[in-house]
Amino acid sequence: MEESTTLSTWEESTTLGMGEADYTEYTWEGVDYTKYTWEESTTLNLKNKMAVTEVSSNKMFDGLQKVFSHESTECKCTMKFGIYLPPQADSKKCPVLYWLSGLTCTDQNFVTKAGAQKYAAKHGIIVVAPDTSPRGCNIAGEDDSYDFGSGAGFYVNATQDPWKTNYRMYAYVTQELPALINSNFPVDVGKQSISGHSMGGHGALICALKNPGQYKSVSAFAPICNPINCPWGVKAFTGYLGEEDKEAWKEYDATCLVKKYNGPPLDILIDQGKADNFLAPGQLLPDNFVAACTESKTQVTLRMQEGYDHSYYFMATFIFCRDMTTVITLWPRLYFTGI
Ligand SMILES: N[C@@H](CCC(=O)N[C@@H](CS)C(=O)NCC(=O)O)C(=O)O
Repeated sequence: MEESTTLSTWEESTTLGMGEADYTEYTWEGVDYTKYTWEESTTLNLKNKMAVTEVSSNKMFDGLQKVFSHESTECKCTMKFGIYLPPQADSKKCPVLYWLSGLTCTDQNFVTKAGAQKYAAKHGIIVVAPDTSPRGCNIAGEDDSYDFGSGAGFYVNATQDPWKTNYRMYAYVTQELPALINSNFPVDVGKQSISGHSMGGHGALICALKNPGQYKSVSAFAPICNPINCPWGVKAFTGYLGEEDKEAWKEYDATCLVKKYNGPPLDILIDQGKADNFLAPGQLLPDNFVAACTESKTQVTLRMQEGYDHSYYFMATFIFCRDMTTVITLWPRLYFTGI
């Protein structure tokens, strides 16, 4: 994609919620990344038993695309993640982008289809792509449908039987996985960002909104913006969180969460294909999210991309202009304004 095309799309985009927000200085109170240095990481790994097993390693754009497995304490099963280590990671700590994938995906979809490694190599970014659910837990019904159970963890901590023991993807992606990554790889711990697609876009938004200051930027492709009001979300939240407690549902709904967000200013970027076949049936509801952002004076840019659908062809087209630079500049506008 030529830069000029990207910039003309940018000009057509809608930027909302430009007002100044009050905020206080936030530090993330989860895992204290800063106490770990890269030099200490091998010792830390052994001491904390945060062991990882290399599944594959392929040289790519002078860096390495690797897959690891590990025993997850949150999900109580073996989990896999992909990690791209750019060539710069040989000699220095690098920023990290977490990518959350959508329904039916594994750790492989983004790695093999999005074309992100070329840009990650150029700009020295580590990219981590976890799986989308626990697997092989022998839960009755876990493999029965594409939008619930395996491949559809929805980035929540389930409270309902039989899911609550394993289906803790929210804790996994916000705490366990970053701690594991930071203790094993040369990550610049102050520079982590998050993005994702569809169910993973929902995941990225809620992770950022629920953990002020933890991520330097958040963006999404075709995110499920208001899961409590769409069929995919209602099905998942009923199963994982129970039918009764709708307040618990709101704690995992970006449109609800942004209304009470009170952290450092966020500059949320969403790309949505106009030809996405999940848009019209009301699975994604980006307008609801934008309205909530406007209400809460949170800056969001929704770019409606003419002719693009829900697929990785769409995401590969825009992966650089969004994700790869947000980690570098820590503020996506810098790129879009041409700096
Ligand atoms: N299988 C479902 C849709 C599944 C789907 O579109 N999944 C998206 C995320 S929501 C995806 O990324 N699929 C994997 C891929 O395209 O590689 C259907 O046909 O209704």
